[in-house]
Amino acid sequence: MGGPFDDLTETVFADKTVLTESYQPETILERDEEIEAYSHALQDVLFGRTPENIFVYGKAGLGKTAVTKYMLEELREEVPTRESADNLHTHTANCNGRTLFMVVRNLVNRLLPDHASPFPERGLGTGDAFDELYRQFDRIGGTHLVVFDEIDHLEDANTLLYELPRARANGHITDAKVGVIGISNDYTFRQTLSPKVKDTLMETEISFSPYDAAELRTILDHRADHAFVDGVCDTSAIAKAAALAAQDMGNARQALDLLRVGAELAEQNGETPVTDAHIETARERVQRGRVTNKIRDQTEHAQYILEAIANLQTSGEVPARSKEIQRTYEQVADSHAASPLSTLKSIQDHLSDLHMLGFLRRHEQNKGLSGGQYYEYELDLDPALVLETRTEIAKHTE
Ligand SMILES: Nc1ncnc2c1ncn2[C@@H]1O[C@H](COP(=O)(O)OP(=O)(O)OP(=O)(O)O)[C@@H](O)[C@H]1O
Repeated sequence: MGGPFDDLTETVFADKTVLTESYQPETILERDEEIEAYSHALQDVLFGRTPENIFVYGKAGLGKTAVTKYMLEELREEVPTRESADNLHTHTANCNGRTLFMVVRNLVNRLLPDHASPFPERGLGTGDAFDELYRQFDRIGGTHLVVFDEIDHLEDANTLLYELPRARANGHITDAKVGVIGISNDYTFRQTLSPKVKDTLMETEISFSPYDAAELRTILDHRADHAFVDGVCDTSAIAKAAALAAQDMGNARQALDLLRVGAELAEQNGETPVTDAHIETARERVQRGRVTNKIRDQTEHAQYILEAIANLQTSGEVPARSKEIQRTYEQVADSHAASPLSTLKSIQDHLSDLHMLGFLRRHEQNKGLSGGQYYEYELDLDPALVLETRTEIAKHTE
């Protein structure tokens, strides 16, 4: 009798990591203008001057993080060759799901000397964390570039972006020089910043636009060369992945996902080469994955509301009014041992956000003078997918 792996004799991948999210490309393709703008903005570092503050924006998967990492790496290599440059220290903080205190505290902990005890989680405030951060910058000296990724998720971005770039001018730092790089995929974030902050942060803005099919094709071709065993992937399959992603949002992550998942399907089915048909099938899987991630990005209570509507939908009780959704939501929150939001208004606010984000379909009901006007909601996606995702998340968090 054969073993379970007997049929799997061939692989299409020479190096699969090249197609995964964690892989940092050595070469950045099709972003020459952005790289040039970045180089200009960073050149002060090479002359020992205070770096400009940089704000990078553009939608998901357009290379903001990859280009930023690449630029910092290049800069770190260049600095030791320049006499005029101070020592360079780079730090990256992800702001998603964190408070300002957590972000600053985290930075402090990474800067503290090995033997020092970590900055306390409780008892001290954000101001204290900033003071400690400044002390550490000065203790270490040199130039510090701090990248704040997904900065639009930070509620107190104004405070951070007001404090840090001015720390030297305000006498909080004397020896070190600090530059801030903010990354955001929300264009409207800029409007939420106070005018005072805009003045400092907007020294350089670099905007990333969606890739077209030809650009995605260049990126994929290059990766495919390293990722696949020779000849196992049709060139038309690569073009297909590029074209599908370009039609959608011009997102390089999506293009890479389509190619990787398409190749996985071909491998699982023992069907080489990877063809257009594999990429087409991959599209469904990748889309499913995207929806799952979008659900994960929602706040805890927004997720309970989605779960509640999915339950109502499964038992045929949609479209539902906000009051009915609230009742089911309370049961859902209860089942996760969470205390539910108490007002109907807060549920309605969540519902309108979820509608705006494309999770819900909304129907306006007008019952004239007697019944009044109200909205009814149902999911605009498969309820089973919501429930599966929720079960998966709950497994890891409860
Ligand atoms: N120009 C490029 N050349 C090579 N690889 C690229 C390029 N642009 C993007 N990629 C790859 O595409 C994926 C997504 O890019 P990246 O994470 O930099 O996007 P992002 O704009 O930071 O998106 P998000 O806002 O979602 O974090 C990564 O795997 C990255 O390596």
